[in-house]
Amino acid sequence: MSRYFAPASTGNLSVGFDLLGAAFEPTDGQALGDELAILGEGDALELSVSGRYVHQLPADLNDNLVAKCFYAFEQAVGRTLPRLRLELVKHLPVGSGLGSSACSIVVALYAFNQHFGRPLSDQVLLQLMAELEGGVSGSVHYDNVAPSFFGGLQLMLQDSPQICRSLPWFDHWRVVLCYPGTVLSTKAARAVLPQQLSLKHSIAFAGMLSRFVSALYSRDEQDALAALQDLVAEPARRSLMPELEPLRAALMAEGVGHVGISGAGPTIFAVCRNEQQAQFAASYLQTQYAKNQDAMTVVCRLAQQGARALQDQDTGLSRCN
Ligand SMILES: Nc1ncnc2c1ncn2[C@@H]1O[C@H](COP(=O)(O)OP(=O)(O)O)[C@@H](O)[C@H]1O
Ligand SMILES: N[C@@H](CCOP(=O)(O)O)C(=O)O
Repeated sequence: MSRYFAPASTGNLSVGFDLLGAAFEPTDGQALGDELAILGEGDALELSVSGRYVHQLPADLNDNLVAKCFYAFEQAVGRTLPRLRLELVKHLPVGSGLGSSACSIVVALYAFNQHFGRPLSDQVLLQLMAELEGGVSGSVHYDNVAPSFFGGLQLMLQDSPQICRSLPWFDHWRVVLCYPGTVLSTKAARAVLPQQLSLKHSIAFAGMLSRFVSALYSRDEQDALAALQDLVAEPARRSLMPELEPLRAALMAEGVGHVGISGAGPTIFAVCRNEQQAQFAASYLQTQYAKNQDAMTVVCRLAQQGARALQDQDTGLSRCN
């Protein structure tokens, strides 16, 4: 048996709609991402599912993205492959803004490619991941699959064969992710987006993203935090997340560096300057934003590693509460 893991991701990171995404891991060592085990080969594709958020997955296993990934992978490889016996451990909530669909897609395609002797290059694999993600969300975007696959903070490179590149980060930053327990489909959250931006607006978007990237390279933390402004998606999505503004105001009044929508929501992310601030933000969000038993609040750091094989000793990956 071989086991694989891919981390959760936050698309957009406020300032880079569809162009920026980061992989995160809890500082306490819990697993925030999906696991896939390849139990062996067989005559038919078999998939069993478990994990905290298994109840949010489609009832029909044929509708599970992992099964869809297998057939898409086979088609991309261009030959009939032996069927696999698979087990998905669903640690990530679905429709959460934590790149849940991307995470299952990434771990599955990464695992299949490893199992079958790496017939696809990383670039081809990444494109396939983005196509499958596009099938779920309604349009192809790389800002979840790229960080979940490669780890780190990834900037998408327009029209470049490299597709994406890692950016620097502030290692002392802690990012609190608070998922309230309610579902917001990415497709629905994309349906409210503006179809066009004015010239002035386009320049402001490009300018703010450039300012953020430049601040990262210049190691200018203040300017990087100031540049974390969503000029594209948040104005349109605000009505879907009325709690965002008051939560942001309260946390930023206490010195938190930034508060924004993780991906398409409803998860909120808070960028904190240190562990103490992160603990405060986590307990505030957990009391003010968590709505039911599915809710989850975690203090994270950037996950430098993306998709990977798990070793036997990695059984310590436990679920997030
Ligand atoms: N393994 C899987 N993980 C996540 N979603 C899945 C999976 N298999 C199928 N789905 C379906 O894909 C869709 C994912 O919705 P989406 O809003 O894109 O989630 P997210 O924003 O969390 O990625 C849902 O309709 C869900 O039922
Ligand atoms: N750029 C996308 C990101 C969607 O992330 P998800 O985790 O909500 O799937 C968007 O903002 O639509």
